[in-house]
Amino acid sequence: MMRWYSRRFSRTVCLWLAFISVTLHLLLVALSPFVYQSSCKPPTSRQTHPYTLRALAYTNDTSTGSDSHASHANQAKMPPDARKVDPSKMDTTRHHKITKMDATKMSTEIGNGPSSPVNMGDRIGRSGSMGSGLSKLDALFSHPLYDVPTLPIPEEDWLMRIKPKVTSGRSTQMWVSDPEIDYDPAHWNSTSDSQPPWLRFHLGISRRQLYPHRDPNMPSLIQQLSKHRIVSAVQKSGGTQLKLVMSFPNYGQAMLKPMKQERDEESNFNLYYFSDFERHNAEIAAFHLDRVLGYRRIPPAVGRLVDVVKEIKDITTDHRLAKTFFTSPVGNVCFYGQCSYYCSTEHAVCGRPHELEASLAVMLPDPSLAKRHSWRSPWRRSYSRSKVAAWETDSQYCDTVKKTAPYDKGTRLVDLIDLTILDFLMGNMDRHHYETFEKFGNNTFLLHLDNGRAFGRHSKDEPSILAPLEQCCRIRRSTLSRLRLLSLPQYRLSDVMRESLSHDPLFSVAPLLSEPHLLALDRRLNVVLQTVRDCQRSSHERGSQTTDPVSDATTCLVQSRHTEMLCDV
Ligand SMILES: Nc1ncnc2c1ncn2[C@@H]1O[C@H](COP(=O)(O)OP(=O)(O)OP(=O)(O)O)[C@@H](O)[C@H]1O
Ligand SMILES: [Mn+2]
Repeated sequence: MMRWYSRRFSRTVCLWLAFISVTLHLLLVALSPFVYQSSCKPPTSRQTHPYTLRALAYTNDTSTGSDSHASHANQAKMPPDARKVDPSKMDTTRHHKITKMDATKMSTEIGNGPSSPVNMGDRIGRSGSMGSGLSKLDALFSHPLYDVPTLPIPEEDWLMRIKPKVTSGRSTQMWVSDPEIDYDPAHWNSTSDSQPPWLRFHLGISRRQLYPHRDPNMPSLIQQLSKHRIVSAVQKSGGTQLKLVMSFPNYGQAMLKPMKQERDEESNFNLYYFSDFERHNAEIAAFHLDRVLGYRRIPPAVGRLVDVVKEIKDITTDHRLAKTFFTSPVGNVCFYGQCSYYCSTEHAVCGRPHELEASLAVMLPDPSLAKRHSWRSPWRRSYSRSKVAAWETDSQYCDTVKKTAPYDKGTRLVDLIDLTILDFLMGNMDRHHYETFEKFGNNTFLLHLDNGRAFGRHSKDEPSILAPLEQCCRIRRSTLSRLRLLSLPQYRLSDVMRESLSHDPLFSVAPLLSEPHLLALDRRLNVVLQTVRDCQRSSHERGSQTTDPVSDATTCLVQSRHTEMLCDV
């Protein structure tokens, strides 16, 4: 009897154990997808989006006569559901800031380890992944130096802030536009597909960059700039040469610079940099170069054939502009506008007979929404035929700059060096100022606006543009890594630029940069890299006498008697 009981008891225990084991396994199987999913899922960013279409009203005033976008239509007319942007869509389209740790790790490996750009380049070349259909530009943009892991961007690092939803019972369902100006009625709802590309561009501006790498909004933004109907054209005030602000039916705006120089023409060598023409193709090529360098600090600019009669003369409300139109002796329609340089009959811009090549750059959010600070460059030229600037004669000039705010802290100095490198590559001597968004204080990227005087000469390099790099011997580690990558045959700068520019709508008319200009990019890139090597050599000579701070991977600060090399991210 006892044995029967104990056998029965042990069988019950075994059955229970088996049951528990099966249940646990089933539970594990059921839970595993969630476990794996959560570990593989990319970091999601915030759940709401900080923008209201109320802001839009101010941003896209149909201003006439000047660049003041001043206030627009009545906010109360905004539909209540149009005040918010679809958060899910926006979040997935946004790339996020790489952490300092990630970037340092990456740049450390790149500088010294097996994943240096050279090795990676070799790997891509050998493994044939570029041969398997990837173009050089695609391969470049897929490289880990460009396709960096991203993290959520904190709320305060977006340019546009969340505004509480206004609950006004008086709102109508539509923001009514002035019927005379021919704008589309604005009835965007909360899905981002219905948002115009220019608005999505504004919403994507962060403390770190103007737009994300592989921006999914870029094709539609470019399409808008190059194809959308132009409903208004007025002169833009500010600056010295003729520029127009063009408006689109969806309230987007762009800054137009007309063609003034043939592609194969070089700037007159007797002209000072401050009296050179602005070139439309320079604005476009600068946007491409800035993106190829991985900066993303120039507002997207595209080429367009503009009908000077239908798209400017017939629709302009700017009387100062309207009265400068005339027909040339060969029947071309020309105009010259009013400005301080080259706005005269002798320097008129002419259609052929109506068609004029121009660059259109998307407008940044109006300063009433996102104020900008303009900074005078410490390496500004004298803008005089007889004077030279202090930096041109003082080899210790950078020592003073380094001690002066805001160059004494953070990344401002290496940001300026990034800009210096861009300018040297494209031969732009006209960088008197740069701008930042005030909201982000000193800890933000520099806007690389106004590149019209770049790409004027291909036969001559201008070494003085590199003065900040040469005098300070500082460069961002990530910039240096990308420059090295672009010097490899697998990614050659001229090749990726040729390819990138071939996507511009004006490419069908003529390549945006002539071959000599593209080849000058490679030559100048070598000069930049040689300057860095010279800095490193002089630092090393100095460093070998004492300790070698290169091993400090976090800041990569190398000091020498006159120079120091900072390679941060
Ligand atoms: N995409 C843009 N969106 C909004 N504002 C812009 C944009 N590009 C330039 N600006 C503003 O317009 C001003 C004039 O433009 P830009 O500098 O290109 O003209 P410019 O005639 O070449 O000027 P300058 O004679 O001073 O060199 C700039 O200082 C900048 O503040
Ligand atoms: Mn200019």
